[in-house]
Amino acid sequence: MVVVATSEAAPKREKTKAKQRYLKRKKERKKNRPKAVVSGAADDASESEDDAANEPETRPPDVKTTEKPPKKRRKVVGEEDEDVEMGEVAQVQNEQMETEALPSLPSFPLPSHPDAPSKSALALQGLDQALVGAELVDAAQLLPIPPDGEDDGGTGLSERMRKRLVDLGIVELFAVQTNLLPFLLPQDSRERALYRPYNPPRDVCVSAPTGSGKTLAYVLPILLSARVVTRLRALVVLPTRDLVAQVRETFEAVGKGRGLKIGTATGQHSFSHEQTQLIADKMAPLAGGSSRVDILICTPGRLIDHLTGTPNFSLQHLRFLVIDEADRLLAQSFQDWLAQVLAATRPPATSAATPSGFPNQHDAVAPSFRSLLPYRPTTDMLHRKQPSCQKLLFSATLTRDPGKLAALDLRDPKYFVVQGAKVSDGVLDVAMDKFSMPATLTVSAIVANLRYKPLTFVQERMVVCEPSLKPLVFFHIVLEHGVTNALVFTKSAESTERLVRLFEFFNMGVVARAYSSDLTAGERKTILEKFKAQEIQILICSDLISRGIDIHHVAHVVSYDVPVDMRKYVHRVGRTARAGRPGEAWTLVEEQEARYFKSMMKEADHLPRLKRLRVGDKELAGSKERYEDALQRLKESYTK
Ligand SMILES: Nc1ncnc2c1ncn2[C@@H]1O[C@H](COP(=O)(O)OP(=O)(O)OP(=O)(O)O)[C@@H](O)[C@H]1O
Repeated sequence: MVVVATSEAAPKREKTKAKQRYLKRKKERKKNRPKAVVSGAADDASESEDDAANEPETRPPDVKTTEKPPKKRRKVVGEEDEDVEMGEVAQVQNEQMETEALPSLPSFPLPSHPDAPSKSALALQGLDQALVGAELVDAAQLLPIPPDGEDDGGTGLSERMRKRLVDLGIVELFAVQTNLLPFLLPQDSRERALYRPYNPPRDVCVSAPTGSGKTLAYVLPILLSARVVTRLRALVVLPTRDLVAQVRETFEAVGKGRGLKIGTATGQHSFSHEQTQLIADKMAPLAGGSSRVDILICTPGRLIDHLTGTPNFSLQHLRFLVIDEADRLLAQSFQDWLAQVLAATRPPATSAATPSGFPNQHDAVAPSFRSLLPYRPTTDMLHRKQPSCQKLLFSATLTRDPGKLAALDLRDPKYFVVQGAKVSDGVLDVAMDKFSMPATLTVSAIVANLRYKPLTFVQERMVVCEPSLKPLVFFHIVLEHGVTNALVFTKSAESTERLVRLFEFFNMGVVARAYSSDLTAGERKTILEKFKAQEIQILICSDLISRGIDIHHVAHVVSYDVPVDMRKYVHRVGRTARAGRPGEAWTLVEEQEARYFKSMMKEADHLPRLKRLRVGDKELAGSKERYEDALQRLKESYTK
């Protein structure tokens, strides 16, 4: 379309050509604009182009406009208008062609992400292969102890030992014992030998619920292993002194009359006293070490003290290294205790580190250490031999942390996972920290030689309450729900002390005492004995005794302060409903903690097992006045 200059524009001669061109184009654009608005097609086209730009999959990436914009021609005077017109027409044509030329290609599939892996699939990733292939054991499986005159039923228990167990009231083996004994006490006597330098034993990891009898599962094989002369053959490491004392009692009771010497090292006695108890000869350096005990039960800190500071204290003869409450101990990096202990069970890499001194007899040195001796008394010394130490790890909340397991340098480990009360996913539960809980065993049925008992669950309840009323809610459940023979867990020694005082001022006629790290070892022992004798009905404590402690008559566990994690919850609750006895667990949850606590339980698939008990104003009204009075007296006792 030719555009003619307007008559008004002509006289204004001062306008430059460029200006004229600009105005002309402007007019052109104005003229064209209404056309574009009227023509819906143009709009549609531009829309569809926009859409196409936004959706690359509908527009093939290699579609290019074949038409090039017209070449810029040299401008000749008088030709500018035509030039502009041609350019613009060409552009419109191009646009039309472009929209017409777009082929209707099949659309590519939309980019999509693969489904996120499930939590369980993630939990199994990077897991120790030995754990993946763990042997799953039904917690309800029991094996009656074979009577005198019959064979051992594959248990490896001698007649004498069976008699001893029956005398102690143990007439059947629990699931963890039934499965572990044949593995640790094989029928082939060569595999039971103290030294197995050419065929060292496999290490063992056991995950079994609290109170399921793990202690006896390692005490029996240790007591039944061969012994000729006294050497340190078994080392049991536990996290606390109280547990050391408890495990010692089990060793002494079951091993009575066997002549095995048992020692403990916890720091409760002076270092030199312990040295005298443990070492026969401190003076002359002996390459084979010297020991007064066959079995040593200890805490890791004191063990390291003896490894570094007691002459002739040696772990070269160890046949069993037991790490009980393994997850807790592996979390302790104290002096890198584990690395030091493992190193002491192996011969040093160079003879420079050989134990100093000559052995009085060459067989006083463990086979794996003999190659380091400066002389070679027999040809048997030519072969490289392996240490015979078998590591046994136990916990109700076994670690699955590959890093921690690697630090143990396990030898072809065999895992046993004892499944607890709920329908379990076995290894997956261990992998996902869904720990098995104790069950209460009731009705029994006999299947072949094994007895299976149907499981009912330990009662678990939670009470959500106002923080200021928490002590009163606690007193209410003591009064109304008969909570005695109870362990009550608080978050600290200080809150233990405060709660005990308030409890006394509330005056319910129930004896409650504090049990915390603030007390001396002697005071703790006395209090524990009184509680066991039921002279004390409620023991209010910190988490000091939440692990491992075994007191038969504990019928209730109260988490007065919510546990910080699921492991703590499992171990606290595990102080009751042990060895098939019934038990009840209570958790007092402050309103602001309820969300966190419930999500913790949900994560561990445990929420459905918790029953909520409502204790409202109506229930508490009767005791409020007495409570106010007790609070007042508590306040006064602190201000005195
Ligand atoms: N076969 C058995 N028959 C009867 N009682 C048993 C048997 N085995 C163990 N017990 C008793 O069961 C109780 C719990 O055992 P133990 O302390 O070994 O549990 P645990 O599995 O180590 O628990 P935790 O994980 O809490 O330490 C103890 O009183 C123990 O004497």
